[in-house]
Amino acid sequence: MTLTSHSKDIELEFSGAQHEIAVIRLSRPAKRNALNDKLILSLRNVFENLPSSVRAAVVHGEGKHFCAGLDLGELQERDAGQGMHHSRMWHAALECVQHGPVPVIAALHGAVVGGGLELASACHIRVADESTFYALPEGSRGIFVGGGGSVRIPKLVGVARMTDMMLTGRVYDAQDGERAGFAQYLVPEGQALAKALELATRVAQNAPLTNYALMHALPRIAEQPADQGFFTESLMAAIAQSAPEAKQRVQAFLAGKASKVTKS
Ligand SMILES: COc1cc(/C=C/C(=O)SCCNC(=O)CCNC(=O)[C@H](O)C(C)(C)COP(=O)(O)OP(=O)(O)OC[C@H]2O[C@@H](n3cnc4c(N)ncnc43)[C@H](O)[C@@H]2OP(=O)(O)O)ccc1O
Repeated sequence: MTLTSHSKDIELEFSGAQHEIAVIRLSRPAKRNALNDKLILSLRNVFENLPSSVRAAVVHGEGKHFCAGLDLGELQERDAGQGMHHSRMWHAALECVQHGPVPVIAALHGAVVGGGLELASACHIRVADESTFYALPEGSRGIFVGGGGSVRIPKLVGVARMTDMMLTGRVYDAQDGERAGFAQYLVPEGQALAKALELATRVAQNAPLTNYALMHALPRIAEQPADQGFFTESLMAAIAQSAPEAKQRVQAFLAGKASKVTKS
């Protein structure tokens, strides 16, 4: 991997034969990767400036935990106006993650709490190791989610689960978290990053247009009335199949030069 240190609290590396995978590390381990303003701005900056050669990204955390959520020290200094500004800043950063140029895979371990869970929920795939736990301690801190969590987290696990977590402080361990829908993959402790990189390698081999359609069109289609959804889908299908890259890929399969679908 090639290391390009981006800022003190975020590190950016490139992996893969063509450096096609961006590996983004939250790097504030002494504060459990708590999200201070600097880290949030750097995260946004990294996603806004990914080189066009990048086809997939992985986000992970240094040290014992993925992310301890919002930096509670900085929160103490804000009034309501600054709080509104901060929440909008965090929204903007997570919009860059969810609606950026490439699919993003979160490699989770340890605490994935508060804003850390908001970050994970903005990613497209989540891989967790056995040490992972999920919580929304906002209720007990007297605050509220501020990064789009009330929109994204219910889409993963449902409104009832999120309500229960915020009201009671319930913590989900790795197994219950996977069953609930926080993560799609559960791996042994210490292996989340390796699994996320393996998945990113596969994701990066897809046609970029298909990945883009999936990331951007699918969530919208899912929320449209069926007749509109079918129409949007047909448009995406028509554009994708007429692209030269699709023709080449299908031709390669028909000529016996592309891999078959196999059970993994
Ligand atoms: C309102 O508008 C918002 C809100 C938001 C998002 C809100 C949230 O994210 S609320 C959730 C905030 N997070 C927490 O309540 C978690 C607090 N941390 C812990 O419970 C634990 O630290 C742990 C994550 C489980 C890890 O435990 P452990 O490994 O034992 O480490 P510690 O010894 O506890 O901590 C080491 C060191 O880190 C500091 N620290 C930990 N978490 C935070 C934090 N969230 N903020 C600041 N500092 C933290 C801890 O104090 C220790 O520091 P020392 O100096 O004592 O070493 C979004 C946007 C909006 O606008």
